[in-house]
Amino acid sequence: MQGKVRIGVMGAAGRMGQMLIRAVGEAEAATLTGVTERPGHAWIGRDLGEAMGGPARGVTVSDDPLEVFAGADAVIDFTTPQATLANAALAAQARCVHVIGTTGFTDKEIAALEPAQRHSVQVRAGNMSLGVNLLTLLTRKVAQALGEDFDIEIVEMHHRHKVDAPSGTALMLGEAAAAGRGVAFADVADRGRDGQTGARRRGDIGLAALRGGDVVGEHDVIFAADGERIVLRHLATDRMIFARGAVRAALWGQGRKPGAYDMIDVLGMRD
Ligand SMILES: NC(=O)C1=CN([C@@H]2O[C@H](COP(=O)(O)OP(=O)(O)OC[C@H]3O[C@@H](n4cnc5c(N)ncnc54)[C@H](OP(=O)(O)O)[C@@H]3O)[C@@H](O)[C@H]2O)C=CC1
Ligand SMILES: O=C(O)C1=N[C@H](C(=O)O)C[C@H](O)C1
Repeated sequence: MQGKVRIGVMGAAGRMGQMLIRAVGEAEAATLTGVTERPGHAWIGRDLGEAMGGPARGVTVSDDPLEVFAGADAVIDFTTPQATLANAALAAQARCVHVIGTTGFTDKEIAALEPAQRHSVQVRAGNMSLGVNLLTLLTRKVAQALGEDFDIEIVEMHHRHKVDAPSGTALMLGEAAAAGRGVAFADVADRGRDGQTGARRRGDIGLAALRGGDVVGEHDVIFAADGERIVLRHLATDRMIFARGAVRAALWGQGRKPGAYDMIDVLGMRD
């Protein structure tokens, strides 16, 4: 039998970092070989298991991402755009699969991720759950079928700690709706209304972000016409759906050609 896939996790103390550590532990084909946290974080230099309040695991929390990349076949990264950009270059250097769940990138930052894709398998998705990725396909099909008599609005709600808006998922859904209509999302996206906005422009795709409490992630894609409305909805109630998707991506990426991939590739749902 071949050895287990060695997986590193960036941002171990984060909401997703802790889920990812659990998900790697649950995956028979994977083993956790390294974790990082932000330089200066209280967990640096401590045993991961003890830092998490349990028994020792023999993995020390590092502030050196290169060390983790060097000892891993895949690294899963749900941190910040700045940290992920630096990590992409290290993934290329180490020829390591880089699974990126981080959201909140600017267009310029997304372009800056590209050079690394020549040397490493880079799987990036604003949402790694099966349900949301299926929802993007449904959104594209419904948008294609309905035409501009149906106004498209995307509403998302997340916990009070989320720092970026609209969510990465809302942007994925917006891209999918625009693709269904055969238009560029950037040309039709209306990313926030306030004050005297004027009437809604036909063909626009509106996005609205709500923040509060401990909401894991909720997304509605609303198709509103005169006299009727269709609502496609995804409700996430457990962050493990994202973590399990990320581990699946890390395993799927082994032996692939360097390049840019997303969860539609991983799930085999590309038509
Ligand atoms: N694609 C998907 O399916 C999903 C994506 N996300 C995205 O993942 C990201 C993280 O979300 P969440 O876990 O809730 O956020 P958290 O803030 O809880 O976690 C991020 C972690 O990364 C750490 N960190 C920051 N900088 C570095 C660094 N340079 N090196 C190592 N670690 C670092 C943070 O440390 P500190 O707090 O000390 O700064 C923190 O522990 C967000 O962009 C979010 O939108 C979330 C869920 C699902
Ligand atoms: O920050 C979060 O929590 C989440 N972020 C992702 C996003 O921006 O869409 C995915 C999920 O909705 C949770």
